[in-house]
Amino acid sequence: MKPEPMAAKPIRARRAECLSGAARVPGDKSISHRALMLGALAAGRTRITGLLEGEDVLATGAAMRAMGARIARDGAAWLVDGVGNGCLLEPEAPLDFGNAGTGARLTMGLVGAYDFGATFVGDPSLSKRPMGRVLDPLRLMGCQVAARSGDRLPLTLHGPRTAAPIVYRLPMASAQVKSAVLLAGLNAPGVTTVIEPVATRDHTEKMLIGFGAELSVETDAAGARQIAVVGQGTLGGIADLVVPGDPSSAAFPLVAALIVPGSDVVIENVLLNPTRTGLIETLIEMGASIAIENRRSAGGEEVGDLHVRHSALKGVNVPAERAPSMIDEYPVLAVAAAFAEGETRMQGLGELRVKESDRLAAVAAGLLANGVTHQAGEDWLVVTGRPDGKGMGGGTVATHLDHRIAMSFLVLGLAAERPVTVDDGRMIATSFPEFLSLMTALGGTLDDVSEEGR
Ligand SMILES: O=C(O)C1=C[C@@H](OP(=O)(O)O)[C@@H](O)[C@H](O)C1
Ligand SMILES: C=C(OP(=O)(O)O)C(=O)O
Repeated sequence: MKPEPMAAKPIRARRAECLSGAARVPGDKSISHRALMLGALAAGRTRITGLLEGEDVLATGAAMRAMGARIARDGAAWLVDGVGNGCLLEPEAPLDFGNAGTGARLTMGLVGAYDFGATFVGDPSLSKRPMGRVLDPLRLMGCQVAARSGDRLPLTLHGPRTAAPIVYRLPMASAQVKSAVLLAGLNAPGVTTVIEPVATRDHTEKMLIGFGAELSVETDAAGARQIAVVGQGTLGGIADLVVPGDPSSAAFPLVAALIVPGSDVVIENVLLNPTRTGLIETLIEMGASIAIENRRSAGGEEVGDLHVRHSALKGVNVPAERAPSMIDEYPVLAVAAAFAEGETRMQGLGELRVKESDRLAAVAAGLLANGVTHQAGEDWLVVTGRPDGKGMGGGTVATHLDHRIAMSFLVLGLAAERPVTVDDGRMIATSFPEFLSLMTALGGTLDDVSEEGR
C-alpha cells in the first residue's frame, strides 16, 4: 500500500509590531551542496562547519553516501570521507533528490562521465523541471540518457567508457548547468571548458580550486567568462571548510525588517560574494537602510553582518543583467516593492518560470490574492507599491511546493493590513528549517493554522 501523502501545513502571518534583535541564518545552500559533493569525491577527509541541514542538502548527502562516501555528523561539524576522483561507486538504488534542482543537476554532472548507471528521482515539483539543459552537454560528452518526455525525472544516465572533454557555451545564465559540465569534466581526459556569457554564482570554480583541481578562469572585455578544468587530476579533502550564512535566506528577515515599521535587526555572518548580492544592491537603490558591518573573510568568501532598519522605499528599475546575482530573491523583492512608493520594474525574469514553481506566475497570483497592484509579462514584472500596506493582505497564496513563495508571502503578511495565509509551509524545510522560529524570535507573528481547515 502507498503511504498517505503528508498533509499540507498552512501558515498565517499577521501584521507585526516591529522586528528587533540579532539573528544568524543557516549556511549557504549552494555552498553546502558543493561541499558535500566535492568532499565525497576528494581523497581523504573534509571537515565542514556551518553546513545547511535543510532537506535539499541532506538529500545530496544521502546520494553521496550511496556512491561510496562516508558522511557523519560530529558535534557541530560534518565529516566527509571521500572516495577519490574517478572512484565513485555505482548507486544500487535510485538517487532521490526530493525538491532540489541543484542537488539533482550537479550530481548528474558528477556521474555523467562514469561508465555506470544512475537513476534520478524527485518530488512532483522537481519532476516537472527541465533537465535537458544539463543532459544536452552530458550527451555531447558521450552519456546515454533514458528520460521521460521533455527530459524530465525520473531518468537514468549511463556515462561512456571514456568521456569526451567539450567546450560548451551556456545557452542560459545557469550556475547549475555550468557546474554540471565542470563536474563531468573532472572525470574526462583533457580539458573541459565552459563559456558563460553572463557571470553566475562562482562557488563551483572557487571550491574546485580549494579541493586541488587545476582550473583557470579568463574574463573578456565584455564580461564573458571562460572556465577550463583539467580532468582526471587529484582532489584532496579540506581540513576546515566553513560555510557562510545564506544570503538567499537572509533576504526574508532583511525585507521583513525594511517593511515592518520601527524594525531594527542585525543579520549576522551573511555571504557577500558579489555573484550573490544583487538583492542588497537593489534594496539600497530603493532607499533601504542596510549597513554592512564587520566585513571579514571566512572560508575564502567575504562575509558581513547586515544591520537593517525600517525604511521608506521607492520603486526602481532592476536591470535584466542583474538577474543572475539575485535570481532566487525576486519573489521577496516583489514583496519589498509592494511597500515602495511608485513602480518597481523587474526584467529578464525568464528563468523564474523553471524553478520549484513557475515563480513569475506564483508571485503574480499571490500579489493578486492580496490586493497588490502589478502587471506581469513573459519575463517581466512591474509592482506598484503602497508604503502603508493599506488594503493589502487577506488572501491565501498557493505555494506549489515552493519554499521561496511560502516565505516571501509570509513576509508580506507581517506588514500588510490584513493577514496573509500560505497554503503549505512544508517546503520551507528544504532551505531554511529555522525560518519560523527565527522570524518569531525577531517579533514576527506567524502561526501554523493546520487545525483550522480540519
Ligand atoms: O548553482 C546553484 O547552487 C544554484 C543556481 C541557481 O539555479 P540556476 O543555475 O538554474 O539559475 C539558483 O536558482 C539555485 O537556487 C542554486
Ligand atoms: C531554485 C532554487 O533551488 P533549486 O534549483 O536547487 O531547487 C532555490 O532554492 O530557490
